[in-house]
Amino acid sequence: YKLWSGLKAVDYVSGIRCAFGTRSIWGFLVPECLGRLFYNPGSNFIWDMKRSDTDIMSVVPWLHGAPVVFISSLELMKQILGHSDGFDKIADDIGTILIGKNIATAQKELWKKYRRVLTPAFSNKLHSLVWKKSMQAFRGMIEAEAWDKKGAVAISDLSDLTKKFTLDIVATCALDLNSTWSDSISAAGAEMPLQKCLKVMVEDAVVRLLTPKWAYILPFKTLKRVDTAFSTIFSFMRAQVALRREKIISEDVTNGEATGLDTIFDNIVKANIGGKFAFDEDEVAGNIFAMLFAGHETTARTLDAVLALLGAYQDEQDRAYEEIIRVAPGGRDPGYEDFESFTHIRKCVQEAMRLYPPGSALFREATQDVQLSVMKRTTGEKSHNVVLKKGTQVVVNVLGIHYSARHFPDPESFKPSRWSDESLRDNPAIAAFGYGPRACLGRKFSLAETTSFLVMLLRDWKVDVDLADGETPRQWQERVMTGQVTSVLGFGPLPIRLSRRNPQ
Ligand code: HEM
Repeated sequence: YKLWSGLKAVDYVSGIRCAFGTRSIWGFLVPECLGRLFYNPGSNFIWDMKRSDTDIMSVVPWLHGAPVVFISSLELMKQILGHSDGFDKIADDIGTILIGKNIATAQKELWKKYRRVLTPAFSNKLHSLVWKKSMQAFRGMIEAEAWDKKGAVAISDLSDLTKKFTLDIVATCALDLNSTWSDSISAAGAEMPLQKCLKVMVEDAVVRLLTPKWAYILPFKTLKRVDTAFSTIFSFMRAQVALRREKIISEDVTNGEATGLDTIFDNIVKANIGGKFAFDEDEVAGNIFAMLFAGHETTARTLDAVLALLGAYQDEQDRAYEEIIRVAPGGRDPGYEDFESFTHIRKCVQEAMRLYPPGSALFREATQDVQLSVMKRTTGEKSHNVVLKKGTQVVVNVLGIHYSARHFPDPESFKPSRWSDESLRDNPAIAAFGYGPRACLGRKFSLAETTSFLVMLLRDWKVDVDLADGETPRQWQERVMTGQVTSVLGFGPLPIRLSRRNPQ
């Protein structure tokens, strides 16, 4: 019966029939292939099917999980992400269960409330602060890692560095936590540093979801680790909120516009104090965590991808270096006002995000029966209609769109030049920051942060990767940069080497 009703819900769109759905917790736990009958798409399904030549397919489970329709075309993406009446975020999303109600997973009116409170904080003032703090954090990193005393540095896994950096920036600029590279917000709690807590929260999310509360008294190391991570971080956040609430009340600065206090953290805490769009405790915690998660690993993964690609494609790196010297000559530190002038670097970032979009799958649910108009993959002309039943889940396969030869000729190649200056801004074919009303609120935040970091690094250091004998950059890319989908799309360990330009 489950299979039959699933097929009906997806309007019999062809695809995979299997035991577990792509978002089934059990599907994450069991191996990907246990014989033909127990084929399990697994968590890396979206990466593996990026070269698939269908615009629409379905995965319908017969044992556990929801039937899902996967779409991989720009036209279908616009119909789904741009259609706020027909589709919404998935009710009971795992993210809400883990961290509480928040802007990234909320539906309808609740989402509008969060957006009203948070959007004003994403201002030019914030983005220019991000630029400045990124430069400071970069310098702090050089000093703390003692790179200033070295001519060359070997990094075994780039993401260790970038995740620390982006967590520093989001914590400083979004949540007003003053941190430096060396202490790196380590004092989240006595038992576990903030960075480790976040890592455990992401990696052991399934354990948290499957473990009933009473089970945490059992003497298992994993349960202890998960419990410590969640309780440490929640009590740290509660303490920070209480401090800020006291400060706001004592200074009577509930009207941010009057005082100029309008940071993301302030806006959340002020909403907790009261007003038209009041937040309860759960909403405060959920929205703080949403910022930490949405704004940290995504940007780190983007930096990983750009730096590795520039290390492999030296000609593109040379162009980036020339641009830096041209825009900020004489070794002057570029300012936020120079941000838009780094067009080649921005093209490299955009192209890296096309090949490796951190948010590779965007999830929606039909809020009513909806008709989709499917196009022919090769020509873009209308082919047929599909009617999805209310409640059916849809995954916008961003990777599938980014690897479509119709939208991007020679899609596998790293070609920053494919982005003209105009298409850097508003080209909907790049869906790395989403599309429509739920598109990323932190787009400019992360672009300012990424550009600032890259400009500082590439100005002073040359990046290299170790190509094997006779290996081309493209072959290296395929060998080393294999996507791994966890909460976002990332990679296994990415080794790079840095050598100082003009050694002193
Ligand atoms: C390279 C870095 C980033 C990427 C690739 C990225 C990607 C995305 C995507 C694809 C969405 C839409 C999700 C959907 O439609 O289901 C999104 C939403 C969001 N992002 Fe980002 N993001 C990045 C950085 C950031 C940063 C730095 C912040 C904040 C500091 C942030 C805050 C948000 C928020 C709050 C939402 C939810 C918007 C809403 O539902 O109204 N993001 N992001």
